[in-house]
Amino acid sequence: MLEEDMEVAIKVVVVGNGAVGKSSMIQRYCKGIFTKDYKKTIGVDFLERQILVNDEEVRLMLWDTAGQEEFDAITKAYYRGAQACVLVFSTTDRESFQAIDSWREKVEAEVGDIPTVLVQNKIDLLEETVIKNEEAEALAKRLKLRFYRASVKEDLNVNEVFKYLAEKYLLQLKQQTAEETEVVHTTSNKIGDPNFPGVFRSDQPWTASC
Ligand SMILES: Nc1nc2c(ncn2[C@@H]2O[C@H](COP(=O)(O)OP(=O)(O)OP(=O)(O)O)[C@@H](O)[C@H]2O)c(=O)[nH]1
Repeated sequence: MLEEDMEVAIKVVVVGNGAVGKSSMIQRYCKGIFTKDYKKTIGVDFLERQILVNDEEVRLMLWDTAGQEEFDAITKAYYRGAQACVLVFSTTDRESFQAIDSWREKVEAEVGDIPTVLVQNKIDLLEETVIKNEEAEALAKRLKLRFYRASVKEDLNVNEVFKYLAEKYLLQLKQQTAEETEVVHTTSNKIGDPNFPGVFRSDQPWTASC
């Protein structure tokens, strides 16, 4: 299959405390809707959306994990294979802000350092805020993460969050592919070098014309 024909699919996990707006964010992004009712996520759910990033088709699979600790055992298994992560806290919930470090650690423990973004949701409720701007910015700086203030309700900055992650992931993928190609070139150059003994397998006959 040609490289241009291959579709890139990215598994994105959206994590954070209960009621910060994870399910709403995924619904807004994939279905374009917002509902006021709060329905606690049990376990895990996922929705997907295709987007174009630099003319390349990318399929984002957004995994909605439960924010309640009681579901920890189920959700951890779903972090496996994640290629990008959204860490969410709410403007009106200080505990959700304080829990960000621990969410990051949980994801990192399962999948290592993947493209991640920090999101402060519900900025339409800024008059009720319990988090200072400087505090949120300092957290993003400390964790070395891109930071977005968003309102899923008002559809502010939701697309930007996922576009950024897709771009970051694709960039990383290209760098990896370039590095791998470089390794192949370096190795084949060495085989052509008469001073380099090379490694020859008996099951692969090698002739001067190869
Ligand atoms: N004002 C406001 N409310 C929001 C926003 N985003 C979500 N909500 C509301 O916040 C509540 C919780 O949203 P959910 O999306 O269910 O939260 P969750 O993080 O998925 O919660 P868990 O399933 O328990 O993990 C719902 O009543 C939403 O309507 C927002 O940007 N602004």
